[in-house]
Amino acid sequence: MSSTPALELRGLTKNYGGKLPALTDVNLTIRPGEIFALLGPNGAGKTTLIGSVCGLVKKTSGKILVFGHDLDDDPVRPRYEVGLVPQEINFDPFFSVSESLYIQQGYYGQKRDEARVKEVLTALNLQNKADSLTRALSGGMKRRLLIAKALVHKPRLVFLDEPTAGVDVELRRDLWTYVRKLADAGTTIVLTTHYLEEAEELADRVGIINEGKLLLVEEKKALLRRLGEKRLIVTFTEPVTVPLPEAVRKAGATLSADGRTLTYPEREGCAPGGDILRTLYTTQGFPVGGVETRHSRLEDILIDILRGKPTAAAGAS
Ligand SMILES: Nc1ncnc2c1ncn2[C@@H]1O[C@H](COP(=O)(O)OP(=O)(O)OP(=O)(O)O)[C@@H](O)[C@H]1O
Repeated sequence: MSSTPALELRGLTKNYGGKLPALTDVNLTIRPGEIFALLGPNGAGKTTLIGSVCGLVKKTSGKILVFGHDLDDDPVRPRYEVGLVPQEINFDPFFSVSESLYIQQGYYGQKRDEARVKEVLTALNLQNKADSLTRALSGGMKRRLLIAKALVHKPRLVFLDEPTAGVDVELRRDLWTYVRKLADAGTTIVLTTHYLEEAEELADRVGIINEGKLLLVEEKKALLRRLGEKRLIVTFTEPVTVPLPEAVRKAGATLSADGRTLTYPEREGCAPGGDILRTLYTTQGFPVGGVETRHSRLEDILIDILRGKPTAAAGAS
């Protein structure tokens, strides 16, 4: 596989004219073949970033390179390599499913390719709907058609902007399987989602954006290892009324207000949870009833970062 980045953003800035720019000096390199999840709250700038690459938003300044081609030199051809599954469903209701895909092929400078349309419809389980009008599709089918439209011209870089918003659990799982298949076949995927389980499931790397600034870019596994926390939760059979043993308190454990639960965040370099438990078992007044460990998830990490908790960040790149 080529080592040319699928996408490079250098100092990308977009100002719609509001108080804050929608994007400020975003530098980001997307590797070919990876699944990259771009995460951030509403209004963070995700759709603006995607729109700038796809030609829907006119950037204010900075450079965008698609597979090494600068969009300032040629704003059209490099974009033939890009597919977009937009957030909002937008079909002409008077075309059939297959007609809408032929139109899409033409839009990307390709000849009508019936075999490809059939292939994409089959992959997305829409083969029986080829002649139906798009307005007659169910919500889930419309979502699948959006993906078919984005893929029919065989793009090498695909943006999925909230691809599973409003779809049921089963379809969501099907779409995840399909996205993984696409990535395995070499397609580069940039995904935005508010559904963090989706990013946790699919992404190789994660970028976190807020108020138009890219705060962090990191391998998902490394991020979960670095900032993820293992928490030991100890429940007591009756409320604890004595103070915590000093060693336990100093290690960072806290007792709930009702005295029934102790929480210990087990971070790297801190006392192992086993030591804390042993102390509790051997100290009077701590009737341990149950013990469980919980691992923090991408969701917890994102919330911490957005709240400005220090991350010793790997930095944005
Ligand atoms: N066409 C526009 N004109 C003016 N301001 C806009 C326009 N589109 C977006 N914005 C503003 O730019 C900022 C970034 O919006 P954007 O849609 O890129 O965020 P987002 O991260 O995709 O949000 P969401 O998760 O809600 O889709 C917001 O403050 C938004 O109000």
